[in-house]
Amino acid sequence: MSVRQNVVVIGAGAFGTALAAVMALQESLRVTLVGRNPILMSDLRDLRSHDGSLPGVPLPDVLEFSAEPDAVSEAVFVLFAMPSQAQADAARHYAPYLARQAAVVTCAKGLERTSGALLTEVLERELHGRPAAALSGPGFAADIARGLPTAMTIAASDTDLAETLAQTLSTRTFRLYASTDRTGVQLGGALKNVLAIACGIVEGAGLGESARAALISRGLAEMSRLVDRMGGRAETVRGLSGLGDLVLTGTSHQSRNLRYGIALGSQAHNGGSGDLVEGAHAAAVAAELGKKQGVDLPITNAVADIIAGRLAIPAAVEQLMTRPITTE
Ligand SMILES: NC(=O)C1=CN([C@@H]2O[C@H](COP(=O)(O)OP(=O)(O)OC[C@H]3O[C@@H](n4cnc5c(N)ncnc54)[C@H](OP(=O)(O)O)[C@@H]3O)[C@@H](O)[C@H]2O)C=CC1
Ligand SMILES: O=C(CO)COP(=O)(O)O
Repeated sequence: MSVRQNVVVIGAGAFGTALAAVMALQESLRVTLVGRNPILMSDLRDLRSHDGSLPGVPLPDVLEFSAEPDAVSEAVFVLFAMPSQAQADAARHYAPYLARQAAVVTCAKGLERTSGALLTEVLERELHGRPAAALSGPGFAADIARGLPTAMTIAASDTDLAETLAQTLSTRTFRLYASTDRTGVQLGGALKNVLAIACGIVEGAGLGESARAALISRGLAEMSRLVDRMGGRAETVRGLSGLGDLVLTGTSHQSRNLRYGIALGSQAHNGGSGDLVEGAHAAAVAAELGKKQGVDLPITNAVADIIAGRLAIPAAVEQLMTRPITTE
């Protein structure tokens, strides 16, 4: 029997559990889900389900669980699947246990609030320059964990590493495409959340499906401009991490960002559901980045202003519709 490669997924929320569950079914891999709550990890091991994050989805018998940080020490691939703002803390916590040759991957979609940094930059900063890859694209945790067909992009600056990650971590139901454009892939993931909130606002305020389609297209143009200015490739955001994810989360009520936007748009917002809404954090950071880089991001700016209570929705619509007429 060939030796299985060790994969550790850190972060026992919806996405981390889904990734670990689907990858565990790959015979060539030995997968451990590492969480910080020992009681939860022991329950997951005993019950083989995560009712808090993935209700009704059975977890494979071969999936291993641990609450011990040294469980990462034998891993060749380590996936960081906690929220964007927790990536730095997690990296610091697990750094002493990582094997020298381990490849690290951020699975979050966002930007660091305090610095505006991409999450690969955050991991590299906290892990003393160890090169980091990024996983992003359309895929709800529940779909991935149920074994429904899904495809995402995995980006590393080194072509060999990107291809190795895509080859190794893909499964029969979870297909990864390799990219070397970490900037494009990560900005696509972070900005689509902001634009999904905008789509939710459109839906909640009853502005119509035509407005949503316009927003998706102009939102994509906005992403392309920022990616281009930040040294990424504009065409990257026309792929899975960008257009693909924007179509998914800008239209599906499974999306927490969309639901948050609907609540804002229908003025039903009462301080939040407690769900993680990455776009609510990313909006202000991306707006700031746009200003700093001299890139026009009208939809992102409007979402940031609406969330901050500086702009009413009718005024935002007026502002977007009365911009100077230009070419597409
Ligand atoms: N859910 C989805 O469908 C998808 C999510 N993503 C992205 O994945 C990221 C995580 O989302 P999701 O899993 O849904 O979020 P959840 O809220 O479901 O889970 C977040 C998990 O992160 C853990 N966590 C928080 N801080 C730390 C830390 N410092 N160290 C270790 N673990 C920590 C939490 O642990 P605890 O319970 O102990 O607080 C929790 O288990 C987000 O950036 C999201 O955009 C990407 C694609 C799909
Ligand atoms: O990014 C996701 C699917 O690709 C999940 O979207 P939400 O965070 O909006 O639920």
